[in-house]
Amino acid sequence: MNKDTGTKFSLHAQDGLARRGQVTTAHGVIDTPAFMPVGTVGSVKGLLPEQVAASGAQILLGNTYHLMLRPGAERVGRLGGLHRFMNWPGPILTDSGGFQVMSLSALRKMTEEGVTFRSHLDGSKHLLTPELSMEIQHHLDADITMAFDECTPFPATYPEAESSMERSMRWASRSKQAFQPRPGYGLFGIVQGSVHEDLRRRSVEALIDIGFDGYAVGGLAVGEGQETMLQVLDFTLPLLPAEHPRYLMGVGTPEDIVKAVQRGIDMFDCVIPTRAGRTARGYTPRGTLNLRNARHQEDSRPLDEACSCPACIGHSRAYIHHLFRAEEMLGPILLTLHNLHYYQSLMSGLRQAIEEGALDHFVQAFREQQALGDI
Ligand SMILES: Nc1nc2c(CCNCC3CCCC3)c3[nH]c(NCCc4ccccc4)nc3cc2c(=O)[nH]1
Ligand SMILES: [Zn+2]
Repeated sequence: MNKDTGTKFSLHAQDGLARRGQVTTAHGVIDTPAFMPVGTVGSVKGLLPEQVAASGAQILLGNTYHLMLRPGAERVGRLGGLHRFMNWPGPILTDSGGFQVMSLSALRKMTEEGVTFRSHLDGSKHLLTPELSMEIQHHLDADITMAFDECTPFPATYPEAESSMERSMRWASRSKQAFQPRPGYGLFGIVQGSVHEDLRRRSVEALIDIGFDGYAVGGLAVGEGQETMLQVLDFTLPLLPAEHPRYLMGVGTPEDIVKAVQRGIDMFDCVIPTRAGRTARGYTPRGTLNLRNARHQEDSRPLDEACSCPACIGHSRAYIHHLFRAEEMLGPILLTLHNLHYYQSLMSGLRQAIEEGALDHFVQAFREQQALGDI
């Protein structure tokens, strides 16, 4: 890989295994550790791009699977790419589609070539291969492209996990071959191997041999539980090159994120803050709230006294409770906005703590707050 193409990663500070850094892409810089809101089909549900930016997010996630089915990647490309299409000027990372095919589509069939499946929208037949996934992510103009992989289901027998990982590594090589290197545009590999240390090691070695701008840890947050996930991180992260970003896919709760940052993860994505916002679940430093619960109907306090988001500055728990009871659109909008602000303030606190060499204190205070529970 010649030096002037790809995304760049700079390390600014470390505290134990935790890292504070920056990823530089064609559409801007990402401060890490970073949380990336999910904008699956070209929108962070219910929010305007400027609202997402105001929450502190610098990078969004899009998705090959959804956008290839509707409106079609070539169409997005003809309309100027995903940044133009959704009016998001900052960096965009797109997942490669394999995970979503296996979790969303019907009648899918996996072969060495790739995955054939029927659209969950209209039943039309589609094929997704490493080469097609790279082409789609190129049309979308993603700053960070994910290699086409298979997320090994959990649980899996050792032979199943081994052959799945080996296929993903062959697909990683085909992804690299098909990816078009450009300055500011990166390709990330995805480590598989389920919960087995030797398979994870072989996967890391294969990816390093191919060479990527960043390394994602895949195949986790698939039902293995937090303890097992953290054990896999404990033996996988030390094998990854320190000079590239590490991205833990699909994670997670605030506690998951804190524990993974302590182990050396730089980037996260999860549907939790946005999905919870739509299901009346609010995140605060002292735990979560179910805003449909009648106990909020006379509570004039904001969701979180320390939060500066529009929901906390202008509204009460009673009002948000009312909006959900009345099925008003503004309910999910305000709560999604707040949850994203909370997640971004957690990331900002983690970045600052690592800079100050005070991560242990930050984690201690985080745990004490969570233990208080919400009054
Ligand atoms: N390529 C690839 N993607 C993975 C993903 C998708 C990450 N978000 C993609 C966005 C792009 C658009 C949509 C999402 C994962 N998500 C999860 N867990 C989510 C668990 C979860 C589910 C629901 C609620 C909360 C947590 N594990 C994942 C593993 C992999 C993986 O190995 N390979
Ligand atoms: Zn708020």
